[in-house]
Amino acid sequence: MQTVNDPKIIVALDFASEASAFALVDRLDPAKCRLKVGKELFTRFGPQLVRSLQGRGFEVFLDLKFHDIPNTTSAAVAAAADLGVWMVNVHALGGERMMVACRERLDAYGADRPLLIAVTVLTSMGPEDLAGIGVAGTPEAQVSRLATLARNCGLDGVVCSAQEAPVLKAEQGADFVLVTPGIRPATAEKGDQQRVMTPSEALRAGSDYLVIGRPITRAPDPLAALEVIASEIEGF
Ligand SMILES: O=c1ccn([C@@H]2O[C@H](COP(=O)(O)O)[C@@H](O)[C@H]2O)c(=O)[nH]1
Repeated sequence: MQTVNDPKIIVALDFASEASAFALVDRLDPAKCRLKVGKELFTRFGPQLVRSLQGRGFEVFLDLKFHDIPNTTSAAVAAAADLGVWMVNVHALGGERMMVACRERLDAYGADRPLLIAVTVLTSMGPEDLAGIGVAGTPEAQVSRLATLARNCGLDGVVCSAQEAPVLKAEQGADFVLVTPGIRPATAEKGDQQRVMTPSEALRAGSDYLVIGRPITRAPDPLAALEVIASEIEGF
């Protein structure tokens, strides 16, 4: 759940080795950022890696984007809760029964349960990608539809791009948490991301948390890159 000290930056630890991950982590301050463990790191190093990060004082967003039948997915989010993560996510495309099953399973954990959020439309996808999977309309319309579904299922928020944040805050309310990857400082490469915004634009648009990977982790000096981003958003 949210703590009094509520850092806005979530560093995406997309690394192939524990040594590379900890070379960065051991220079970071848990008061200034949270950490995201995704599919690559978790598949290689598992729950023990998450425990090591927590042992260093970091809150962890377990970004495994569960997408399966209700029984399987709700058991997976319960496993994440047992691991003591701060936030866990599922795909909104898993549908209403799946999301309700996950939320109900986490309700049993009381106030200490992880935040449960739903992935709407991946930030790497544009209109043509949606058309390619048979979804008509704009990413914004699809994000909006899935966010409404997630909120009606009692989820805490969604993963979306910061471009959709103004509409979602207006439609879903200020307390619905918006977690936004696709964050790119003005000079950074977009890479495979399509729906991007700079850190300060994203917070101004209504993002609650900025997920930032390569602009930090692949920078020549990751700590310096993080400091530049932190000073860009100071005061938000
Ligand atoms: O829609 C989504 C959902 C998750 N991600 C994840 O965020 C980071 C972004 O990393 P960058 O290097 O800053 O692009 C990455 O771990 C993704 O798996 C996302 O990008 N978009």
